[in-house]
Amino acid sequence: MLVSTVEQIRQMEIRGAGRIARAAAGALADHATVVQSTELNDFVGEMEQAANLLVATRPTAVSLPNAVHLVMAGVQTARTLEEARSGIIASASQFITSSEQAVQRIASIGARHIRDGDVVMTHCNSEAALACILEAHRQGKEIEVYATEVRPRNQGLVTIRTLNDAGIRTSYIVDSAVRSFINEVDLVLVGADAISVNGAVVNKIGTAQMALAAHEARVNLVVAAETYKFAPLTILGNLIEIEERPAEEVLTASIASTLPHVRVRNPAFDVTPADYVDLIITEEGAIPPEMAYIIIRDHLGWSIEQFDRPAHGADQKE
Ligand SMILES: O=C(COP(=O)(O)O)[C@H](O)[C@H](O)COP(=O)(O)O
Repeated sequence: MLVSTVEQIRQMEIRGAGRIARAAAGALADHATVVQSTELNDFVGEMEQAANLLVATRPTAVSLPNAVHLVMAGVQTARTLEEARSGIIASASQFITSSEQAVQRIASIGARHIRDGDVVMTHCNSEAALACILEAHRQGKEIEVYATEVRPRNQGLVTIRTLNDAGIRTSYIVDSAVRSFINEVDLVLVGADAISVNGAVVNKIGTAQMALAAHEARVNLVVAAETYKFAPLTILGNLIEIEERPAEEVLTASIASTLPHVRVRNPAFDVTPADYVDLIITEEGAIPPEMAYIIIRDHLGWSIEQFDRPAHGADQKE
């Protein structure tokens, strides 16, 4: 299960920050049950190796290291192998349950920000953002959605299937049509892979230009994100790594081989500055992006005091 989960996350068969986090927690619990070690130290070493393997699968979604950190938290202080094993299994199950509950809570808070008659634009395939839309629809609000294609991996197809199955009227548009349709939209609602201490939101490539178009058209941009999408190490000035994916996702190798002077760039995510974010809906409530530090301190348990070096340059620049 560990190896297959690692491979599925790498190949994007498991994707989306929340699902990646839950899959990693599940894989750690499963690994804890199958590891053969008889000594506590060996067990801890094996589990740490598994944790590192999972964290290395995709670099941007901070939900992944946050979930692994939470699941592994008790392992260093466990006095026996059995205590370490059962601690990991219990923490993983707790994380998975609370993550599912967080999405439900976000849905009910997020639905309040969608009015009857609203046209909502979304990008990529976010479980948290879609949960808000589905909940508003379930409450009987007449809503319509614009969903983007999301080149090059076309996650928009997953989104439109979900919306269609729910019976929500949806327009499917190419990514470059966002500005053309933004004036027909009342609200932009997206998910997040990571949120930095200064409230900048990292999400699927194209989110930042959607935010720019929304800002220009005076359309609110709302982000739906569980608290474990906030990035604690940005307190120290660490930047969130933007994953750059293989060129073949954009241009087939046979075409690329005829274009020796062309280089393909394929970043999977981009950074939307806090200035373009109106609200972040977490399971703890809807907050302005400026409150990101409070979430990191109060809900993830990381604070600046625990580091000996002062933070410097904590901005996530574009
Ligand atoms: O950018 C993506 C997915 O990127 P990819 O397809 O490359 O993983 C999603 O918007 C966020 O992960 C939030 O999703 P969720 O709300 O489901 O966590």
